Amino acid sequence: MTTTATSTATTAQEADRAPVVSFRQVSKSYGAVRAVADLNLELHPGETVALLGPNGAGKSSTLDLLLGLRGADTGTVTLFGTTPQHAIEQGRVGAMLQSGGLMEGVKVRELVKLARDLHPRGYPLDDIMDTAGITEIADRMVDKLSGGQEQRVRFALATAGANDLIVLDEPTTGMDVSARQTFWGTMRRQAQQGRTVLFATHYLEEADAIADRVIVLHRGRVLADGTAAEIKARAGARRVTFDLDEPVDHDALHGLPYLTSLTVSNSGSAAGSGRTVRIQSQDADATVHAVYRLGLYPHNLEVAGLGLEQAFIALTTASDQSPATAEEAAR
Ligand SMILES: Nc1ncnc2c1ncn2[C@@H]1O[C@H](COP(=O)(O)OP(=O)(O)OP(=O)(O)O)[C@@H](O)[C@H]1O
Repeated sequence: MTTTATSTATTAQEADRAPVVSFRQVSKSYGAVRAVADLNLELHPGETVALLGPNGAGKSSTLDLLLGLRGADTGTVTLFGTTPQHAIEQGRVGAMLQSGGLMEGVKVRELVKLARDLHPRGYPLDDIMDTAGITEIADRMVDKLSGGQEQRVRFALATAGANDLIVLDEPTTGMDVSARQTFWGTMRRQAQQGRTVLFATHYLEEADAIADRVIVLHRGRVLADGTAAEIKARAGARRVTFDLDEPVDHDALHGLPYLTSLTVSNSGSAAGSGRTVRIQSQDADATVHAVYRLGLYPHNLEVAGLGLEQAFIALTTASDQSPATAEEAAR
């Protein structure tokens, strides 16, 4: 008896210490397409994590593997130290996915009630409806909703009970600006209560504003993993902007060292000949030094870090040009 009790307690402690999500050397192919490639990943309690990546990077496949909707070809996926199926049966996971239509022929309230009743730790129905902002459409038929309303209903289904992990695949697609703000406000509160939130998105500003950790996937691998600020810094490049009053020698500007992009536009100055030069450079100091060496007199010189969007493009482009080097740099 004592032995069993002790070992049960130990197992419970181990489960408590287990990462919320663990991918170990996970791969998944569809025929010749390798969607997820030797993926290693751990998520911890209370983290809000954005999964970014260009189209086809493997985001949805990763979420499908995480939720046990697809099996891995190799490697292991665990949630809370157990299988995805078991964690879901325990009501520890809520998910809002892109795919799969909502049940038809029922009213919004009926559908949410069903999800709540099925959840082992369901919340009061009115609270769920209110939090998701769907009280006003409670009596609408599910098949008569707009895209944004449908997303809110999906959100209600994902948060119908006390989950420890919430998984969202491009959750705000189709929502207007105010619905998005409400949605992320609710998600922040969920995270503050200690839940882990993982969301895939194409809106980089959302990742920047909401996530405390950003994982960039590319070709089924983790290309970068850190805070949004770390990802921006890792991309290396900086933005250099200045105005020139003198005529612009485009060839000379294109010859500047460490340049990754260059645009020249009218600066709108009174003289009419003024130009604004915008540069992305891997070494801003060297580039600016070379601008002076050309004999130019830049005004309004600004050097700034990249936004997350530009960092993301820089990282994935670098990886396409030199996969091994970019992945090395991401480690
Ligand atoms: N069921 C499937 N059968 C065949 N190929 C698939 C299937 N699902 C995904 N793929 C392929 O696997 C790769 C990864 O797709 P996945 O949907 O995981 O990427 P994603 O990052 O979510 O893309 P997006 O941003 O466009 O939604 C892509 O090349 C895709 O075409």
